[in-house]
Amino acid sequence: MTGASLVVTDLRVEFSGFVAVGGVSFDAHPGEVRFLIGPNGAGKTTCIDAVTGLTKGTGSARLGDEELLGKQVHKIVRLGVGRTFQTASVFDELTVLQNLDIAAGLRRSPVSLLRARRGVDPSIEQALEETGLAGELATPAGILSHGQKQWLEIAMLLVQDAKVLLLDEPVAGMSHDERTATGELLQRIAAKRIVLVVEHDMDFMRRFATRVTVLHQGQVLSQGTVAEVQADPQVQEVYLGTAGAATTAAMAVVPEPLKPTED
Ligand SMILES: Nc1ncnc2c1ncn2[C@@H]1O[C@H](COP(=O)(O)OP(=O)(O)OP(=O)(O)O)[C@@H](O)[C@H]1O
Repeated sequence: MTGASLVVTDLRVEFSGFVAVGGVSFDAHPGEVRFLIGPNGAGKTTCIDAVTGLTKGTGSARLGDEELLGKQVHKIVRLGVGRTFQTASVFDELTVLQNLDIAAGLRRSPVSLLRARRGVDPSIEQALEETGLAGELATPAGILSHGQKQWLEIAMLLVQDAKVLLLDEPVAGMSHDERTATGELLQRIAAKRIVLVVEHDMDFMRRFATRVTVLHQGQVLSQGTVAEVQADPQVQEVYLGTAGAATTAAMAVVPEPLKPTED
């Protein structure tokens, strides 16, 4: 395992006296696909909002030696922490390549954007390859499929050389094939980076998670491997009580062995 880890300790976030996150601790290391799951309102998005500086939190969120809490959003981005949102935030009218250029900070004048290009920046080429978007270079982002838009967002984080990718419900609304492709993509990029996925999709979690933290009402209910959290009676109780039989059935399926990631 190489690179710094993300270590969140006793994270607490309040909104006007309402405790949304009440002392949550978890860590995430390069080389694993880390999941944060839990019912609606459990505090998952608030945790990543606090880590990325969008919401104020107390406690600690360290990336290696750097404390993230209390830093401004752009400084956290500069430290290599990137995130996606539940709704893809790409520029629909620009091509895939133009979106990636902007993400890479290679802003060009409107004239040079219109000029024929000599070549593609190597970091962009690599991100296109990794995300399977190499054939979509000139496609306007607005006409990409839902899955491809999410992959473009991930590619934008890769060209920024993000060390930490915090992904909020990356497979929501995707087809089965797109979910599988996304899981495989996450396994590939996690080989050298920290990947933390907030998800509702239990089948996706079961197939691709290395370790899981289950949140409930702003607290850690359980953490461990997929098999360990599935076997936890507290997790079963929360999902029985709040998420219905479909989720419970998905949680109960024995996990498939993980494919080894390539380095
Ligand atoms: N800006 C805010 N002001 C007040 N309350 C908020 C704010 N943001 C979140 N909350 C509340 O904090 C709690 C946790 O919300 P959060 O969005 O983190 O949950 P979640 O686990 O991500 O849920 P979901 O899966 O539905 O996205 C919820 O009760 C939510 O209503």
